[in-house]
Amino acid sequence: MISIEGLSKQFRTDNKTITAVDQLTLDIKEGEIFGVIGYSGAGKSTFIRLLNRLEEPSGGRITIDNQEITKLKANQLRLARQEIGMIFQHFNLLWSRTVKDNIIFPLEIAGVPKAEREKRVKELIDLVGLTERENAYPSQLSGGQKQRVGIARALANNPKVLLCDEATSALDPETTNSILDLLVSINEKLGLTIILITHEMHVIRKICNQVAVMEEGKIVEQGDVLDVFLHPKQTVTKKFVEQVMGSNEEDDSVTHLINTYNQGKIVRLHFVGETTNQALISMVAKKFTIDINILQGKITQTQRGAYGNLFVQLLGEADEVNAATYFIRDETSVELEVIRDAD
Ligand SMILES: Nc1ncnc2c1ncn2[C@@H]1O[C@H](COP(=O)(O)OP(=O)(O)OP(=O)(O)O)[C@@H](O)[C@H]1O
Repeated sequence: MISIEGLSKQFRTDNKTITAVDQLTLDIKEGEIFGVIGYSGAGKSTFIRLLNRLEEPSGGRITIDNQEITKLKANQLRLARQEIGMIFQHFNLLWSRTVKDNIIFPLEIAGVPKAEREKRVKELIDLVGLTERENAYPSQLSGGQKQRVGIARALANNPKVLLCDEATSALDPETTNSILDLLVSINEKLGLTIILITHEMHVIRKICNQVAVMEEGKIVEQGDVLDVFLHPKQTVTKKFVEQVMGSNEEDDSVTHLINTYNQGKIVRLHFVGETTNQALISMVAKKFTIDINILQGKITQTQRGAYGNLFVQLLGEADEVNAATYFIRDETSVELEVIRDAD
């Protein structure tokens, strides 16, 4: 759906040139929720604004749905932008217009006939969950509701792509989650390709399929979200994964577990996605005559299933404990590591 080749942007100030985006090359597939994460100043905002030429590239090529955006003249670009919706951190609503009139605005600009506009705006208001708020003004809405207006407005002309510029950074955690849920449901319902930029790994974990990590204008690591969580390579990526999972200072606590729980077998269960439907612990407890004591762990959910570690103590006859261990290791997708064998 989107192909980016050698994209660059330099800003010239009085005495120096800043390279905000540096020879960036990236492909994004149709229907994907693609996250770009990076610290402040990495070039994320500049990057996303280049995609619809709110910022003019200094070099490189952007193709969206077989149309070379970087070649378009002003009037062609205006039409192409109808296919590329965008939402913003601070919503960018028209404060003197009601919810309904904010959402209708891009339809007016696109010259959509009145009857059709009215029908479309109603659909959009329902889609984003703002029914009965259509006559409110932005100042009368909560942050989450304002972003819902932003989303409805961005979707008005049935775009193929939605760009999200730190769309949840101004919202509290609960509202952030409800807006992220809305983005996932829109992605699923409409098959829309979504690109979002963020500095929060939680956002990536919750909704993205693919992630790219940006540093100094470049993509330094990229891949399937679960793979990046499991095997972060760059220091910057490891720090982002720690934002969600905590740091990997397990050694001390493992020694502590071994000393505290001196009976049975202690194992680490490593959940690596696609296991959400396996009620592993209860299944093993039913299947074998053992007790399972959960000692410590952290499991989080990604779009591809559960990810994380759980330390458990297996208590019972040695044969049963061993059989349970082999079962988990050989018959399930959960990885098992023996931390301390039974005496
Ligand atoms: N209009 C501009 N003029 C000059 N320099 C700019 C301009 N816009 C961005 N920059 C510089 O480009 C670099 C990348 O900025 P950008 O805003 O894209 O980063 P970011 O990752 O989005 O960070 P943040 O989340 O803080 O906005 C920074 O060094 C910034 O100072």
